[in-house]
Amino acid sequence: MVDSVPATPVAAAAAPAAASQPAQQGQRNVVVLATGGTIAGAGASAMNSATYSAAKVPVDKLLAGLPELSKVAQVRGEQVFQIASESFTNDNLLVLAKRVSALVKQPDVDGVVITHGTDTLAETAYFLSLTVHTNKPIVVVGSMRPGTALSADGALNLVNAVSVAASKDAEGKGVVVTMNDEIQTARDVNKDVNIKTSAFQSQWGPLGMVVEGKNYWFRAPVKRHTMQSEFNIDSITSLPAVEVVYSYGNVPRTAIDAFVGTGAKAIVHAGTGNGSVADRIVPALQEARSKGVQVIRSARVPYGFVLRNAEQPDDKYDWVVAHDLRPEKARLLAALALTKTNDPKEIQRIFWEY
Ligand SMILES: NC(=O)C[C@H](N)C(=O)O
Repeated sequence: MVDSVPATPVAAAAAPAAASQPAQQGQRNVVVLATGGTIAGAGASAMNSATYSAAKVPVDKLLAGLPELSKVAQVRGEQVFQIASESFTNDNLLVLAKRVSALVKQPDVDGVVITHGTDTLAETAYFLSLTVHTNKPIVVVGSMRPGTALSADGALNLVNAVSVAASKDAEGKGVVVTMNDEIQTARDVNKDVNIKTSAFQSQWGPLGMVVEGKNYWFRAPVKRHTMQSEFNIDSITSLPAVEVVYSYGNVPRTAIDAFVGTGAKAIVHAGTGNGSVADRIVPALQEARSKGVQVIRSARVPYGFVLRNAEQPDDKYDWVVAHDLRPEKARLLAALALTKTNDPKEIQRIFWEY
């Protein structure tokens, strides 16, 4: 099954420019693309930090409520979607990435910020880092509490995002996420904690911090992204179906067979431990592979990584390992890889490099 993109979705979804703030000389231009999430959420009372409706506040209101932004950059907003991020689809990813790609080609745009729900924020950020060709900063940001809650985190997260997007020193660093004062690389960051504002973590550490409008960098990404990527959103119109099968004690083969039956082109196995596979599941994955379905072995364990030919003979079975990518990010990379090749050796090369 293939998800396809409607012809001109962004134009239809885009809102007029947000209430803009007075330009200051020499300021950089940042476009905020709003997609919804808790950062645009509203609760019934200030006590509601976890019980609220996501995706309520339009981007112009979000920006108008933050006069501090005018000190950081010349900012305008577009409403691309107004959804909670758990409901993001492949179509949403393609529409958003195409809009980002078009914006970064404009000489009057220095950086792009995407406001996003936190649940799948890391997936979208990784997808953008794999598919948008630019050196300009792209920053994805969300919040853990709605703006109506006590100690809401969205305002500072968003000011930090715009500040990083407007920074010359953020150029060439790929897509980053600014949450909780940290600057994280899209590839490595994940939502590892719920409820708390320290939700976004990376096992390899943040790239740096943003404090009072200044960036402090400590490392740079080494995996291929943006300008070095072999994938380009401008030439991608659909994503092949790649599905994730979660493993646990007593797991049956039902989900694997069902996904093969619905036409999955690859199955990401979220295995136990070091990506181990239950003996009763191995034949189902072998059968899937014999029908041309790619098998990507990842782990449900959040940290560490999956070694090739450890736990399972990947060379013999013609399987791919997901390296340190979480299953949901492996899904995206596998889908992009499949737009180029059906050779598991090539797909494995891609998993090592991105
Ligand atoms: N904090 C959040 O943004 C969670 C929300 N469910 C979302 O992802 O849209």
